[in-house]
Amino acid sequence: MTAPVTVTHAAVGYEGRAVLRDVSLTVAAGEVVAVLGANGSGKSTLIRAVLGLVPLSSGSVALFGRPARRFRQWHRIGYVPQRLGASGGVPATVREVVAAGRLARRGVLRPPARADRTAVATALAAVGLADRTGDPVSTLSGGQQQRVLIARALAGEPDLLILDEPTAGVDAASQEAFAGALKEFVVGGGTVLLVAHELGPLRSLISRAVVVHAGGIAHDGPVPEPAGHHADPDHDHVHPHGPNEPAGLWSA
Ligand SMILES: Nc1ncnc2c1ncn2[C@@H]1O[C@H](COP(=O)(O)OP(=O)(O)OP(=O)(O)O)[C@@H](O)[C@H]1O
Repeated sequence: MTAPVTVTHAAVGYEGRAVLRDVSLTVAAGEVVAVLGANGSGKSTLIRAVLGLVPLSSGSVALFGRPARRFRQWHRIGYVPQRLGASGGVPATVREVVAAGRLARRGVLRPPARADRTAVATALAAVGLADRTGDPVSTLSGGQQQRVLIARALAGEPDLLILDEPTAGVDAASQEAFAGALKEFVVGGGTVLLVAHELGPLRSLISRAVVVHAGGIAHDGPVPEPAGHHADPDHDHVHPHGPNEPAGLWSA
């Protein structure tokens, strides 16, 4: 089967400053790939480059076998950005936000309204928020809001989910709910590319870990064991990392 994501010798920078120098990465169908690395190493930049949200200065990206530039099947990809941010007083209900995840499908396939309603209900049940559908999103906790975003991505019935730190700062119940939803998605044949600092309950679902370091991929294989003080739950993940640090680079 065609790989959902193929990145070949990609370089990406901002304002002339290189962040990724030479990154190659393939995510095969059915894999759950975690992108790990220190703060500022370029994890988000890598997934933004995959989605075409930042331009490559060299190299290429292919999505489902098509050069990203010519890729049109965006309904096949669900993306959850790092944060919803302040809800800005928008009085949208949980159901409305999740229903927005159907828009790309509607444009392409025009499924009947009943299919939309079923997909929204299924996605909300998957993240454990079936009882909150009519509530304004602003009344939910940060972790629950993050779950709403994941449900929005799932409602589009994508083949590939791309998630940027889906569980950062999220309460334990939401992390468990998220892990359950992700497992269901993968069992159903989905592929996942996610950025994470802490894998927590996701750990057992990850089939491969990729560590971004110094503009390249420093590790591509099994999930590295947390090393030394990084394993300490109180480790705050904000200190800078030196270039000589061992590739327990699990760090951040
Ligand atoms: N839009 C932007 N313009 C300029 N510089 C940027 C931009 N976005 C990111 N950067 C810089 O690029 C580098 C990589 O950032 P990126 O967000 O990809 O790292 P990250 O590994 O995802 O970090 P974190 O773990 O903190 O989320 C950082 O030095 C960051 O300051």
